[in-house]
Amino acid sequence: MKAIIVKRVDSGTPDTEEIRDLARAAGYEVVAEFTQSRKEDPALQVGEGKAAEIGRAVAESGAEVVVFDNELGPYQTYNLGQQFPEDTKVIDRFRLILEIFGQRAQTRKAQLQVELAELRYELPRAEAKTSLAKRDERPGFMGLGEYDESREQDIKDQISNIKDELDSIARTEADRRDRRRESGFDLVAMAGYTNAGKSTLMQSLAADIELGENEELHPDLDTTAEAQDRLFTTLGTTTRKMDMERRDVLLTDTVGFISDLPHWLVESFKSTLDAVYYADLVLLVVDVSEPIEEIREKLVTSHDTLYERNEAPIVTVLNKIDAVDEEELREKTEALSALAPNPIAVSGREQINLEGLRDRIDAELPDWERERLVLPMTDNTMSVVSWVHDHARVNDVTYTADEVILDFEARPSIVERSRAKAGELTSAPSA
Ligand SMILES: Nc1nc2c(ncn2[C@@H]2O[C@H](COP(=O)(O)OP(=O)(O)OP(=O)(O)O)[C@@H](O)[C@H]2O)c(=O)[nH]1
Ligand SMILES: [Mg+2]
Repeated sequence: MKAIIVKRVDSGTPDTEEIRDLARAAGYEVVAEFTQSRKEDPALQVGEGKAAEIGRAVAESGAEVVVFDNELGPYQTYNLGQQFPEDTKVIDRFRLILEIFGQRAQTRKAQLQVELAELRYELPRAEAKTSLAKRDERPGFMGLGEYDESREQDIKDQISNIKDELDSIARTEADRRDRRRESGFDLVAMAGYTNAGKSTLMQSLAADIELGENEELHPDLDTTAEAQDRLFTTLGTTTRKMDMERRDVLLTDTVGFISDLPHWLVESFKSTLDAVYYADLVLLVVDVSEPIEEIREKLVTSHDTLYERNEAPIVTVLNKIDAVDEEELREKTEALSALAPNPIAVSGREQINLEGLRDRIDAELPDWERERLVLPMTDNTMSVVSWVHDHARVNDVTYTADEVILDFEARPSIVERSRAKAGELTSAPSA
C-alpha cells in the first residue's frame, strides 16, 4: 500500500526518518513526504494550502494512506479526510504504531494490550463526539457518526474487562518468575530502543534448548527470537536459557522502546516490561553505530522508561561494535560516560566479546554462597539431597552411618531454602 508522510514542527527542520521507518514497518511504501514548519492549524494540523497540496499528491500518486507524524484530533482527522480524494485513510503516528503492534501481536497478552491501547485511543474521541452532539443537539454532527452515549460506556466496560484479564496474566507471570528463581535460575532481561539488536544478541547468547524437555517448566520458551531490520520486530517476550557455565540464567527479550509515546500507549504495554522491571539484572542494549546525539536521546528515553519501576541493576551494552572503529568507539564511550557508566562493548551478530559480556553478567548477579549442611538420616533425607543437587552446584557429599554432609554453592535464596529443609528433617520425628 502506498503512503504519503506528513510532518509539521513548530519551528526548525522536521526530521522524518523515524516516521518513515514506522510506516515501512507497518508495510507501507512511502511515495512522497510533506513537511511544514509553522504553528498547528486547529482544523487541519498543517496549513490550508499544504493540505490542498497533499490532496493533489494523493490523487497523482494513487496513495491510499496519509500518515501524520503529529497527533491528530478527531476533527482534524475528519477535516483532512474531506480535503483528500474519497476513501483516503488519514492516520497519525499513534494509530500507525497501533497498526504495527496489531500486526505483530501473537500472544493473547499482546493482543489484549493492543486492544486496550486502541480503546484508550478511541475513548476521548468518543467523548468528544458525544459532547459535541449534545451541545449542538444535532445527531451525527459533521458526519462524525451517530450521537451515541452508550458507545462511551461500552468502551469503558471493555477497558475494564481487558485490564482484569491482563492482571490475571501478570499474576501468572509473577508466579512463574518465583518458580524459576526457586529452581535456581537468575533472571536477566534485555531492554533497549527498537532495532538496537536485542533479539540478535539473545540468539548469540542463548543455549540451544530442547523444547520438548522444557515445555512444561517454561511454557513461553521459544526456539527463535526473531531478528529483523525493522522497528518493533519483537512484541511479546521470549525467554531462553543462556549458555553460561557457572550459573543457570534465563534471558528474556522484550519489546523495544521508542520516544514520544503518549501516556495511554505506554500504559497499555507496561506489563510487557514486567520481565524487565522484575529481573535480577537488566541489559540495556544500545546501537553504538548510530550518531552520538541519537544514541544519547535513545538512552534518555530508555532510562525514562525504566526509571519509574525498575529495581534491578542495569548494565549498558554497546552493541554493533563491528560497525565502528576503535577510535570512534573510544570517543563515543567517553561522550556517553555520564549516561552509561562502565558499559560493555560487543557485537551480537558478529559474536564479538560475548565472553566478556557473560563474565560481566556473572559478576553483576548476586553472589553464590558456599554452604555446608549436616543432615540427619531420616526417610526424607535423600529427597533433600536430590533437591540440593537440582538447585545448586554440589562440591562434595559425605555419607556417614547417621548423617549426610553436603558441601555446595548456590544463590542466596536457594541456600536459605535448603537450610529450612534441613531444619524440617531435624524437627520431624524420624520413623
Ligand atoms: N552491524 C551489526 N548489525 C547488527 C548487530 N546486531 C544486530 N544487528 C542488526 O540490527 C537489526 C536489528 O536487530 P534486532 O535483533 O531485530 O533488533 P531488536 O533490538 O530486537 O529490535 P526490535 O525487536 O524491533 O526492538 C538487524 O538488521 C540486525 O541484523 C551487530 O552486532 N552488528
Ligand atoms: Mg527484537
